[in-house]
Amino acid sequence: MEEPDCPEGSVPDRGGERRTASLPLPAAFLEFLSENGLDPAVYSMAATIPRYIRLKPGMESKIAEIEAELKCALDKVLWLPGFYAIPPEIQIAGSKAYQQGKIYGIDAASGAAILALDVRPGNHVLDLCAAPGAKLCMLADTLGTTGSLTGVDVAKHRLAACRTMLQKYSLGDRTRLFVADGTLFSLLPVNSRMQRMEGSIGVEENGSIFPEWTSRRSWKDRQKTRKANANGQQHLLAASEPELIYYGKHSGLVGQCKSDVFCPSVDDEACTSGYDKVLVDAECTHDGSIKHIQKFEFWGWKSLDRRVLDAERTENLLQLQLHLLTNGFKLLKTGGSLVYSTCSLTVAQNECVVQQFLSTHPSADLQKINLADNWPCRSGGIPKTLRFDPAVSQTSGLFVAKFCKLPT
Ligand SMILES: C[S@@+](CC[C@H](N)C(=O)[O-])C[C@H]1O[C@@H](n2cnc3c(N)ncnc32)[C@H](O)[C@@H]1O
Repeated sequence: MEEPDCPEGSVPDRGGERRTASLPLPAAFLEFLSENGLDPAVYSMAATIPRYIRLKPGMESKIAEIEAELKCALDKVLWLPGFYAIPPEIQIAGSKAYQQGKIYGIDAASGAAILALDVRPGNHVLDLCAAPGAKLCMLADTLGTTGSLTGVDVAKHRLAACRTMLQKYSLGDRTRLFVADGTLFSLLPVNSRMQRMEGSIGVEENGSIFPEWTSRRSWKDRQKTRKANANGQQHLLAASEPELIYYGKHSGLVGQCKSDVFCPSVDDEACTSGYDKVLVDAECTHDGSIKHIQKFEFWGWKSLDRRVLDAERTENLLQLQLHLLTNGFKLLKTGGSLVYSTCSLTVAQNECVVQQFLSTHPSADLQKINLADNWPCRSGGIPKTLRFDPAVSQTSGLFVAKFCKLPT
């Protein structure tokens, strides 16, 4: 395999080839781009890269109506079913089509990452960094009326936004959402596990059984939240035990014993009863998301330093990405597929993470994404990996790698 030039900590400077972007990018960010060999000119494209929407399946007959409401043409993305490009200045959040759940705002590159996962009806799917949930919704739509979807995120308030989205688009039926650290999460898909535990369903002696979902919380839960709020910890990251904040009617939980559902997987159990498909859309510096970087004009460039560039955070981020990928792979069934993606354009957060992961996981087989032959992306630094470069793809920046789990 051709090896990418992986930095230890940072990538060599390309030598001051800085162009002025139309955004007043702060010196520290320009430095970050330079250290990672990235061209700041890409951030001047925010005004020309389209915004993308995805039509909820079955809404094709409403296109003319949606065009009239948004006052723009929906330009079909030929390489990505169900996706349409609209001018970047069009805001969809205030539209009825959006509020009524006929359209989603999701970048085309994100849509491609989901297609790469090749979700099939009946699959048990895990989204290990699910919030705020655009990809989760597309996964739920793709799954249809069989299988299950498990969404995990470490940030409770962000995962709560996923729950709102799922409910808005009526996609929560087969989904369960856990606030948990994705590097430690170890719960297997419930349907898959229960099939092997036939006879034990609903016969808990000391514990309790999941009733149908209700947003009303127990007294114990409310006490916990009250305590966290009092300590100013309402956005506290996940504790060691996963917290279930939503489950759908057909997620497989209703009628199951709580202790069975919260039973962590042991040894190689996931190889036979794990997830068929895993998405690790890892936390990253978001530098490839032009529209995200643009928002710092309003949030203040100072917070960019804190949220994106802090050296210690970046170093920890590389470890976090590797650990998320490693744990996602651990929870995958033999023969299953995993997609690792980030919206960073740096080599360190993409090819280097993939290379380090492959070097310690002989059962991980990096796969060619066949559909990508028609996509406006290029090969990443490691053959078979993909890079969406905003300048070429006219999408947000995204790195995508797909792995299959081989038998050991
Ligand atoms: C790039 S965003 C994911 C975007 C999401 N897939 C979507 O399409 O909307 C990364 C997410 O990872 C979450 N995250 C960060 N550290 C995590 C961890 N240790 N375990 C699980 N999630 C984590 C963040 O809270 C954030 O919501």
